Amino acid sequence: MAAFRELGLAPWLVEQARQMGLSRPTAVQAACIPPILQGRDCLGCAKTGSGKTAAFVLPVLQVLSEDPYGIFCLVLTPTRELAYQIAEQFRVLGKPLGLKDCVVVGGLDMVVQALELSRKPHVVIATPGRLADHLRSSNTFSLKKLKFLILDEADRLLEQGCADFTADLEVILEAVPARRQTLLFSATLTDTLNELKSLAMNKPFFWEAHPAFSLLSHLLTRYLLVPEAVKDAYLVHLIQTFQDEHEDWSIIIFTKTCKECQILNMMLRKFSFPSVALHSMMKQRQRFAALAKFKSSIFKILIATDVAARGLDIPTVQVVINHNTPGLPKIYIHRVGRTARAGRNGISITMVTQYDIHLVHAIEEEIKLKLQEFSVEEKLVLNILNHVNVTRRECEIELEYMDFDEKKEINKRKQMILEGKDPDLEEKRKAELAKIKKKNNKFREKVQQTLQERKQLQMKRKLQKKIERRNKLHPKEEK
Ligand SMILES: Nc1ncnc2c1ncn2[C@@H]1O[C@H](COP(=O)(O)OP(=O)(O)OP(=O)(O)O)[C@@H](O)[C@H]1O
Repeated sequence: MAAFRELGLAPWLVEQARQMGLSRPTAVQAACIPPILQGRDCLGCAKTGSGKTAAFVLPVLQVLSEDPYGIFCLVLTPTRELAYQIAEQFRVLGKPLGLKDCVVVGGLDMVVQALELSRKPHVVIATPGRLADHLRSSNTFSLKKLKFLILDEADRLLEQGCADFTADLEVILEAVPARRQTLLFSATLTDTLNELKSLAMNKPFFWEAHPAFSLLSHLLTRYLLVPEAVKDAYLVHLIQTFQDEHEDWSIIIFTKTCKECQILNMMLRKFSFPSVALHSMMKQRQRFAALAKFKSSIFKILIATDVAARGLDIPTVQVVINHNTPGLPKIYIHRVGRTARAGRNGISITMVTQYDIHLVHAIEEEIKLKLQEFSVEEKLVLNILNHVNVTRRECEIELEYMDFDEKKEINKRKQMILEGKDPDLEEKRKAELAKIKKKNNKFREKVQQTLQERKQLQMKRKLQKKIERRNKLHPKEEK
């Protein structure tokens, strides 16, 4: 394969890449960098962990270095964590340029973001919802001179699901110039290919990894047939075994819902496993903190919903456990792709109940591979079954107590964000107001009390005087 410099990249960029440990281009980089440098739109479909990010970051930086201005490049991505990860690559590779970037994602202060945007950063990395909010509400920045529009995890951005980006994308596409270079990347592009082709205008270069290599060759894909009621005992057993057999280990467990994610995290902690949760019901700061703790190996287990299924690059992850069988093969591909990245080994174990067999068949058909059964010593699982189920029930009850308030609070926060308010600031303001109100009430009560006392005293005096007067008039009667 050609070296980076043979792809047309400048020596300073080749050196930056080398310092980051990228000495030879991966297939997707070798294929896509030259046409991007030639000014062509590009659709790149390559397996998870194959280096798609650098395939667009490197050529963008090269073109930017020739005529640097802001805002030069916009990268859209479906999740907030992914936005920060992409920004990090721009920052590291673009250091010699003095690159200015700006991350625009939900859950964080809009005013700070607006200020940063007005300073014309070279690159903006954003989730569509928050960027569209900025475009709707302010005119302090312009995307009209944009040279590159990049959609990372492009199929996810364009598909219509529970988090539908269509309306936000429309706003964004209105704000960017028609004459631009559009780059679209994902590990699973084919489903929405036609839509994607209409986005890329100037004869897009299309590159897809050979289908036979569409799933990582050094990834072991296993399944575990388990009845629903004993899933958690199997999970605890799997983690315990892994912990006992490996010194250096890290696992991502994917769950179907935020609630399941929360319960499993509480349960695993009761078994003293070092786990953290990541799901969309958490506050953004907690999400970042959880991910940072997992990345730095302080916590070895990340329990996450599909918010972490795409793009996250944590090279140390050796195992992915699917606590539920993904309903779509595409989701399976992204989830298991969190391990075995950049040539490393990894294993994925998917828990399958009797009701999920058809889902496994769909996955096998898509990845052109039969999942192998993962063997477990069932006696050992039986030994812990009762303990695990009781612990889980305890956690469910605990969560029921916490849940209502938490949900209410989150919904309130979401609403505030939609209204362009900062929930943390609002909370502070509310606390201050409550304090002042309490003080005022106390003062008012005191005033009332004093007035009452005075009134009583006046009445007493009046009465006293009345008695004295009567006594003077009828001294005998008094006797
Ligand atoms: N040329 C290269 N040589 C060695 N490592 C590389 C090279 N290019 C990228 N990598 C490394 O491979 C890992 C995966 O890269 P990246 O996150 O870009 O994958 P991806 O294709 O975007 O995956 P996903 O589809 O999961 O988002 C990163 O840790 C990155 O540093």
